[in-house]
Amino acid sequence: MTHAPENDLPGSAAERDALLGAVHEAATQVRERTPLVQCLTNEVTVNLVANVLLAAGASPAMVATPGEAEELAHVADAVLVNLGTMGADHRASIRSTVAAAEGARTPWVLDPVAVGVLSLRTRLAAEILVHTPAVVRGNASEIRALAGLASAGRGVDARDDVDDALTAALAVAGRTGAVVAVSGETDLVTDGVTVVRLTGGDPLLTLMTGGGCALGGLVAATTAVASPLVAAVTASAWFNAAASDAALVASGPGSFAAAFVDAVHALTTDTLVERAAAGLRVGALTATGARA
Ligand SMILES: Nc1ncnc2c1ncn2[C@@H]1O[C@H](COP(=O)(O)OP(=O)(O)O)[C@@H](O)[C@H]1O
Ligand SMILES: Cc1ncsc1CCOP(=O)(O)O
Ligand SMILES: [Mg+2]
Repeated sequence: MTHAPENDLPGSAAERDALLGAVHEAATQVRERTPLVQCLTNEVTVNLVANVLLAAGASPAMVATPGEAEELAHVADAVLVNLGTMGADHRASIRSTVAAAEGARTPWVLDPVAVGVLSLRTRLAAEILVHTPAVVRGNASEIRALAGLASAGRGVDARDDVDDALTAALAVAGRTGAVVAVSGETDLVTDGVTVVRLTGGDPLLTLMTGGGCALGGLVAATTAVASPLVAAVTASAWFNAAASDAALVASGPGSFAAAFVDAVHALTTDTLVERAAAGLRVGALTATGARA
């Protein structure tokens, strides 16, 4: 069954307003409650992920060593699991930490970097998905691969369109119970029924390594204070607004990365919601994907 975007039922204005109100509350709560976010992320982007979390108001802890990672999962407010680099220690920590997070009811987020391209991480992703992630956040190629659909992915970057990942996102949401967030020029977030699309941001985000990883970190931070759907939408809207602001002052990818962290920090919750409202569409799908 394919779900073309035109098969989304338009959500009501009240639903949209309620979601925007929840986004405002979620961003406020991230700043007020400083959630402790345990990150099992990759060796490439660890510093950016930590800096974006700090800039947003969260407290990152890059604790990924076997023997202590699972201990922190009981204390942390949320956990990020990123498959970007796959050393043996990282794999062992991921296994024990997602089980610990599930047992402790700590929400955890999976970023399935390059799943579908390499079999080791593809198998690990399938194995850990049974431990009830709150959100699965990836690009279109990764989400297609997670669902077992053909994917054009070759490395860590997407080579499929977000709209071509809607069927896959619904399948992964249905199988795991997680909210699925697909990033790209337009971001898509679904819990299997509601489908939210967000426009905005800037292509420079794709020239800064770790854009997706840091987005996963902010999704995780927000799951500590809001529902998984609201968390994914809030983080996406936060990224879109901050990227647009950073692009205004950046002269290229390097200065963009610094300006982006500054913009994540500078964005007020009121401005975040105003900007989200300009680029947010809420819809729902019928069981058949048909317009009612
Ligand atoms: N063409 C684009 N224009 C604007 N923003 C984009 C574009 N492509 C990706 N983004 C944004 O970049 C961030 C990272 O997404 P993406 O590049 O898809 O993840 P990944 O780095 O995991 O492949 C997201 O906030 C997404 O909205
Ligand atoms: C380049 C690279 N190689 C392995 S992980 C990684 C970072 C991927 O970051 P993102 O998915 O956020 O672009
Ligand atoms: Mg990625």
